[in-house]
Amino acid sequence: MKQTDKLKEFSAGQRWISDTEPDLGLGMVTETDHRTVTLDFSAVDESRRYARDSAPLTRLVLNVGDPLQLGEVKVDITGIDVTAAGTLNYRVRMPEGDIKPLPEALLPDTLSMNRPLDRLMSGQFDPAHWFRLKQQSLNLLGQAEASGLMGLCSARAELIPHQLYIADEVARRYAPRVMLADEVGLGKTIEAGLILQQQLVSGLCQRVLIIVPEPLLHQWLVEMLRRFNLHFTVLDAERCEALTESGESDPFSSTQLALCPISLFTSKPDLIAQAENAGWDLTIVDEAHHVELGAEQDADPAYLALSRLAAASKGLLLLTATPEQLGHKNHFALLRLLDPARFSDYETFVSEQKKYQDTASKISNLDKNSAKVSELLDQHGTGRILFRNTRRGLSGFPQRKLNAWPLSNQAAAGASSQTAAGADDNESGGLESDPRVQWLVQWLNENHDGKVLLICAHDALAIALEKHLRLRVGMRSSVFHRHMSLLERDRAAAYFAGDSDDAARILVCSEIGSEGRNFQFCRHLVLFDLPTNPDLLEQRIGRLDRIGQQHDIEIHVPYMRDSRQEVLFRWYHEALSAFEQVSRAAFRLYNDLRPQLEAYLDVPDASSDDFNRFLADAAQQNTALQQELEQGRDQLLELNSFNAERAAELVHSIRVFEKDCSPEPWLLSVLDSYSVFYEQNSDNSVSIVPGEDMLLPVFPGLPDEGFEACFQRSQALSREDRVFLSWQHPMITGAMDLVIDSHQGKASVSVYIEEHGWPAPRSPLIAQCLYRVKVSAPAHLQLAKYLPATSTTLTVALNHRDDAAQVTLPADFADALRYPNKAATREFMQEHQKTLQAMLTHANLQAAKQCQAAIDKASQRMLASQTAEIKRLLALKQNNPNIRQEEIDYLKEQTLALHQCLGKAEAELVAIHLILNPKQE
Ligand SMILES: Nc1ncnc2c1ncn2[C@@H]1O[C@H](COP(=O)(O)OP(=O)(O)OP(=O)(O)O)[C@@H](O)[C@H]1O
Repeated sequence: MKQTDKLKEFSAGQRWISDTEPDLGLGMVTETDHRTVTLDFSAVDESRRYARDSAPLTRLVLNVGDPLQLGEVKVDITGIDVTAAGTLNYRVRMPEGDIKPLPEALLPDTLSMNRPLDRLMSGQFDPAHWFRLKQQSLNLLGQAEASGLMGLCSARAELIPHQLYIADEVARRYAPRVMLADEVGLGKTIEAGLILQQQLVSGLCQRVLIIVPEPLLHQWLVEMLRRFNLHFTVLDAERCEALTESGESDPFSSTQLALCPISLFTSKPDLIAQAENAGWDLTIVDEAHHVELGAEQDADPAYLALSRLAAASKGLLLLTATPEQLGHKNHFALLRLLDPARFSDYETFVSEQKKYQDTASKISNLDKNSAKVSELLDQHGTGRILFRNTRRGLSGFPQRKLNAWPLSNQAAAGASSQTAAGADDNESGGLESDPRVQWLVQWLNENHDGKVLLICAHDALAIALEKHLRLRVGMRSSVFHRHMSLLERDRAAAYFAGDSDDAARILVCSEIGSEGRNFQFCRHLVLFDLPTNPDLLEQRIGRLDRIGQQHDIEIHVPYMRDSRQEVLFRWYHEALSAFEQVSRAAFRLYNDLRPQLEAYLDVPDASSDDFNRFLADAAQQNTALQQELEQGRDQLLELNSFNAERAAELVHSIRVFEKDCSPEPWLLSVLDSYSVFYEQNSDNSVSIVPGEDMLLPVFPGLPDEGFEACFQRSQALSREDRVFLSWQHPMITGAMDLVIDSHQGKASVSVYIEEHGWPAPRSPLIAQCLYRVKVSAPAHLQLAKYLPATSTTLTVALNHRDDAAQVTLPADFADALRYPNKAATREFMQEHQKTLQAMLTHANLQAAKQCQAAIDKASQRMLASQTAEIKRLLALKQNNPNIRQEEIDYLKEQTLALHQCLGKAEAELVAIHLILNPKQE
């Protein structure tokens, strides 16, 4: 008798049931503070801590008259008192007739109330459609769980093979610790979200911390919600202060899903210890390359904070498109965050890296899909922990076109270099005479198609330039720089993104202000100046060259002849070929040739023979280095990061799953059953609003004002205003729990009213019994992988020898059934109680056999798969130090625990539908 109203006044000793993990059994509140509540689930020896406001818990309140099994003894509840502490004291009648108090804390941890037969015999039965709804729900859930795809298929995102491959590969690991280093704009955020959702669904993680550069807080918050339906709580300095002021000593315990700027830990180092103790299952760090070792080893406060948090979290995902942006040593430092024991010594790491070539050449002679290749990849250096997809390895990306704009207004050259170098110069006067500005204004006036993103290095220049364009030239423009608040940045981005005539045509950005931002709706990029670090150039181009870019990208580089800018332009263009493609050797060459390049930058003479020779040499080295990387490290990385065949299989499985296992028809019948109002629109969308006579005060996942929703991924992507009812949407998961657990449909009765070919001539009764395999297992064991929701319906009647036997009902049998008169039905059942008992005993036996067969199969599958994985890891560990002992230990413990849980699994009667045929008497 779970109450549907969520009474959230927790106090110690109360009994609650987890809505998301009902298999935990009955929980008891052991601790509360004003933000969190902790419960013990003694049946499975687990405890859980929840944020009070969002705890997915339902209070168990039994009713007077309910029978209750206490060990061997059966008692009845005769009264309920509420104590001052907010707990319940039941009064129960013992078999001998005396009344005894029973505090709710003493209720059995495995209490299962509302047994179908009890309800049937006490006249609490429903029409048959409730039984069918339970049947359908369990079937569909079984099918969905068996697919193992519920976490991967639920995002509002295109099914992009390289993302799905990585997500699938990483998400099944226990406490994965990996670096996602796809090239800029290939969707690392989506990959991280897919991994996270899959781990949440499979129970491998619950508490998650995301750490991002401050300007990306909002973008992450929105992406997690919009794409994955995950509600993160932003914990920035302001919010933490507010929590502290309101008496909260530990801000991190107030939420299961926290999103923080990295600056929180550098500006308030005392929060690091609290975050360390918060028990994160997974920590995600975006733009991880920003941490720096600095001149002093380990001197950067951000790095120090991350090292501590990384060590305290079970899983860790580091996201960076340019892992080597701050040098090879920094790359090593990031790897050390993932596994400090494995990456303890830089020199050893460097010498190991040299072995890439060997492994790569061994692999190049083998079939890419062979087991041997997987083995070699598994064994090689950073194989299991570093994933990097490149545009080269994938297809379908737009071209990048370079438009060079050499400018030679000698008179203005001084002004321009002064502006570019003296970035603090806000004077529009300097800008007006800058030939690049003159070129820009003219170009904007002559080319009206599409939006323009302009990036320059410094904030002051960005501000002055935008002001100039807006005030002097009358251009609709917007600006983006480091000193703007998050809200201002989001407003600026929205003004630029708008497609009305009033929207900004050009957005002027400073370097760091735009990192990680999505501007793929724009195709023109003006590089007003050029950075010296090639990874920064790639970050800039990556704002537009992202998934979702529909056009070829036009890169415009205005530069003054014989200026520093020309030197840089030609270096990127002629030596590195870095504008029109991603240059994988760029950073290495930049490192190697930096002193010479800087000398040319100091005294720019782009036409000198010396400089031209330097470029030609560098170009040769670039080609050689690219080739070397392609045959060595990058080839291994790419092979490890993507397997086209496996990815295609995944995409195919998801498409088949979406077609065969759509929750749409099922959800619509649930909405009908609970009188939730909905209307199907001609474009396959559906409008859902709470109905006036809804059976529940609140329907799961449905806001008071209702919403427009769709079930198809394609529509969800084109209509962001519509809710995507995917398998992980709270309406789907909530409705599933509701139907399966609710008392409605546990007992249903129909009466047979027509001559319809009654299938059991001698029996006045037919019982449809719905069973499922019941097993209590903590979520992190991922039992569903081996034993998804398993149910079976047995339909029994008495045969001519008065033995119970299974019968088959004709497909349209439901048409011959009606809901009976209650009083007459009770009487009828009293008379036929013995018949019913005989039929149930038969059904129970059959169900036990069928369920046991399913359990045995699951055990075999589990043992075979777990031992194979343990063996694989043990063998790998011989050669590959990336295999952590704790992964192997976890697998062993998991296998034992799974074995024990499966040993206790049994058939449970979930619901019964009785069909009466008085004419048969
Ligand atoms: N599967 C997908 N379906 C739809 N859009 C996607 C998908 N993957 C990525 N995108 C979009 O492509 C853009 C780039 O994705 P994302 O921001 O995750 O890339 P990234 O690799 O993290 O980029 P950066 O290196 O700049 O941080 C985003 O606008 C994102 O919403």
